[in-house]
Amino acid sequence: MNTIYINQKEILKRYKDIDKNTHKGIQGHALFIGGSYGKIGSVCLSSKAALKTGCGLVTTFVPKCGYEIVQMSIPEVMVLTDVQENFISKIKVDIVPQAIGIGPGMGQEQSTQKAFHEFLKINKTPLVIDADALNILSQNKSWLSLLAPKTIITPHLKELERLLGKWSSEEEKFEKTKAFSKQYNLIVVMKGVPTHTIDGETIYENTTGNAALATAGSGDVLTGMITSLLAQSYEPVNAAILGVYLHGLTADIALPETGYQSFIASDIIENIGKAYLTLQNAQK
Ligand SMILES: NC(=O)C1=CN([C@@H]2O[C@H](COP(=O)(O)OP(=O)(O)OC[C@H]3O[C@@H](n4cnc5c(N)ncnc54)[C@H](O)[C@@H]3O)[C@@H](O)[C@H]2O)[C@@H](O)CC1
Ligand SMILES: Nc1ncnc2c1ncn2[C@@H]1O[C@H](COP(=O)(O)OP(=O)(O)O)[C@@H](O)[C@H]1O
Ligand SMILES: [Mg+2]
Repeated sequence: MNTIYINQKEILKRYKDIDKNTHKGIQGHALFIGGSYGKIGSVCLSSKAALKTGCGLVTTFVPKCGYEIVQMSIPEVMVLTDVQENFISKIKVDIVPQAIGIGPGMGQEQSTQKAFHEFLKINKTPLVIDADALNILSQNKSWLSLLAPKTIITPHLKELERLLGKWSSEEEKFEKTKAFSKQYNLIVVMKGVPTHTIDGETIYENTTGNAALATAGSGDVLTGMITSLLAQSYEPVNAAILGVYLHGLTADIALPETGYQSFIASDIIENIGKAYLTLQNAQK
């Protein structure tokens, strides 16, 4: 098996320092599409994580019920709303983002499924697909052929099983995922312990993170981080690898202060700065 272990040395080959003359207009604009009644928090976590990972602008598209929630919880984020109150029914945006993250908290209403299908037919922007958007794809596998090459998908093991069907050994899980990645030319972030990013025959095994990450919203934050890096012009595979590495590193940094149990998804976001500083100090 062609496995590359993603440690600090491998990350430093891929990490790019920020240009001191940059401005928010060229630092990348990320768009998030997701949320539904009772699950607006997920897309708030993705959006805030994206800003803290360094993209210049974030816009979030939510059903109407999410408008005040997003505006009040993250004033830095711009908000667009669907015509429906409680779920997404038609994805219409008048901005030009460099990357889109779709799925957290989105639900699987029939009209949300239709909206997602229409979106996939016309979308040309680099994409990260997570959570309910993956569940919708699992129910409509013919839509997978609409995905552009190197689209990133971020399933946890249950979501992966919904996409691929059951496996009977670890080896079969990897074989099926590699075949899937090759068939549709996708980058699969197979979230687990540890997380593996699969790009065709190549498997990147992450080396950061711990059980503190087993907490609600921790995947929503990862989607925000990877989408942010994609918006900042990282190649899709590097956005996935670096996002997963930094996400895990936040938990390693925070653990001595929070312990495993009290760490929550917002603590990942709080520690992204320290994770970046670790890389910058290692470069010196
Ligand atoms: N604050 C919020 O608004 C939150 C919203 N969320 C959203 O809630 C929706 C449902 O997401 P869920 O992931 O909870 O629902 P799923 O139904 O996809 O996953 C839950 C099921 O998968 C299993 N599972 C999860 N991770 C697994 C792993 N690594 N290995 C094996 N089995 C595993 C669980 O035991 C459970 O049976 C998504 O749209 C998600 O984005 C969650 O992210 C939690 C926080
Ligand atoms: N025991 C663990 N050790 C390391 N990482 C973990 C552990 N449990 C969960 N994670 C990580 O936390 C994230 C969970 O994602 P996900 O299940 O999508 O959460 P949610 O949908 O609640 O946001 C993944 O990145 C996964 O790799
Ligand atoms: Mg998730």
